[in-house]
Amino acid sequence: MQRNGMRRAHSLWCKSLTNNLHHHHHPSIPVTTTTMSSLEELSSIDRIQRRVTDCNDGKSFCMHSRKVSQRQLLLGNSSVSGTLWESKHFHTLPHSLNKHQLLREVPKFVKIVEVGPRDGLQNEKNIVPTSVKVELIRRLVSAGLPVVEATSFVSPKWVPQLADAKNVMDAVNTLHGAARLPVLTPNLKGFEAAVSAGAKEVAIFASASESFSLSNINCSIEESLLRYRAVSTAAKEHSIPVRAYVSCAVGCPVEGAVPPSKVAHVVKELYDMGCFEISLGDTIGIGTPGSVVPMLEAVMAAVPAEKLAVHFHDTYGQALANILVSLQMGINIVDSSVAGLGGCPYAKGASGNVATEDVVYMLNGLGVQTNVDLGKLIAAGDFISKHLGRPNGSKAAVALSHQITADASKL
Ligand SMILES: CC(C)(COP(=O)([O-])OP(=O)([O-])OC[C@H]1O[C@@H](n2cnc3c(N)ncnc32)[C@H](O)[C@@H]1OP(=O)([O-])[O-])[C@@H](O)C(=O)NCCC(=O)NCCSC(=O)C[C@@](C)(O)CC(=O)[O-]
Repeated sequence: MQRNGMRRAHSLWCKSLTNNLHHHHHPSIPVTTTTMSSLEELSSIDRIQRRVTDCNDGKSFCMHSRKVSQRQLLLGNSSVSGTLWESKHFHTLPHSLNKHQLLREVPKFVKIVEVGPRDGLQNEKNIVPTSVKVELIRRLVSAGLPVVEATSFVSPKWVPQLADAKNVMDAVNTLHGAARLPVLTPNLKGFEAAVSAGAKEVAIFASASESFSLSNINCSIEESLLRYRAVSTAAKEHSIPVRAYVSCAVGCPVEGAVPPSKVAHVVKELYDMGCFEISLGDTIGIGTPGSVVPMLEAVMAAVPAEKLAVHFHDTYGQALANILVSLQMGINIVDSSVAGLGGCPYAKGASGNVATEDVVYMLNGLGVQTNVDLGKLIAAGDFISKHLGRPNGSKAAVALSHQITADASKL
């Protein structure tokens, strides 16, 4: 069954390379051949979506929706954005897109695991005050993200930026909301510190590359698996769920290409020790769909797709393409980082994770539900970018913010 599903997904993906997308567009929606400015494109979004829906089942979207201004729409004010992205009308989008063979395999709901406060900040040279980290987490939770990785209980000598892990946990443990706030633990020492700080979920992180394992956690892959077995046994005793990462799932900064069979081996070990979810990390963002598909095929032959997440860094601008092909192959959990923050201190040249705003924007366009309020998410990304003194790394956030400013100036 699993293999058949994979083969189907793979053949669909292969077709996607050879088919011209224009053959799949709705006949009544003209394919634009002239280049639109991003602002024009943005102001066309809801027009196009309304037309897609209109064409889909003969019911006019406008008939059902309250009249909303472009500004409200883009801000994602929850009551307003709910009208477009989350209400019952929202379900017309997947239905219409279902007609398109290439998009049929995309799941209806994707769980986004926000890693900004941990993966995003761990590489920052200047220490971010604990209060800023806590405010970032608070904003991300209130944007509706179901999982926000809060911090790491690692050696402060190795990652000085996250030396305040206990203080962060003390503050976020009082946050109300449904979000889970896992933390990274590299060994029993970290696990015990995390539990006494009130963590209710932890994540362990192995590598598919020996060199990266040594540089990141100072031990071989096999040694790390021994450590992680001890962590998972202790976690079982405390009834704490354990997530796992496999870094360098596509390539390693030292060893180059990593064979898919090696990735599958490490994933299977982590699965067998009871990890409830295993995230496949393209740590240096080197993958393309051409290398991600064979890797996923090998891993999905060892572990069910529903146990897997994808974690793409965007060094070469391939992350969204890699996410899309992963969704088409049956993955429905995606890691990302608000404002595209990120980079691993032990992976030279690795840039930020794919921006959460860009992922949500793409998923909204595909009619995939995430329960994330894009407006609040953009505000969270702007908040941390401002603090770090750099532009927001999300293209969707920048484009939508420009649109909002332009709209507001006309009021
Ligand atoms: C694993 C170690 C600790 C080994 O580091 P080590 O130096 O081999 O450890 P050790 O056992 O010899 O201990 C050395 C010192 O660290 C202390 N120590 C030992 N453990 C802890 C702990 N848990 N918390 C706090 N302190 C700890 C220990 O007590 C001792 O203190 P000292 O006696 O010198 O004062 C170290 O290498 C480490 O902390 N590495 C973490 C590096 C890291 O966080 N990297 C980034 C995360 S991974 C990643 O980004 C990839 C991912 C997940 O995002 C996916 C992807 O993008 O692909």
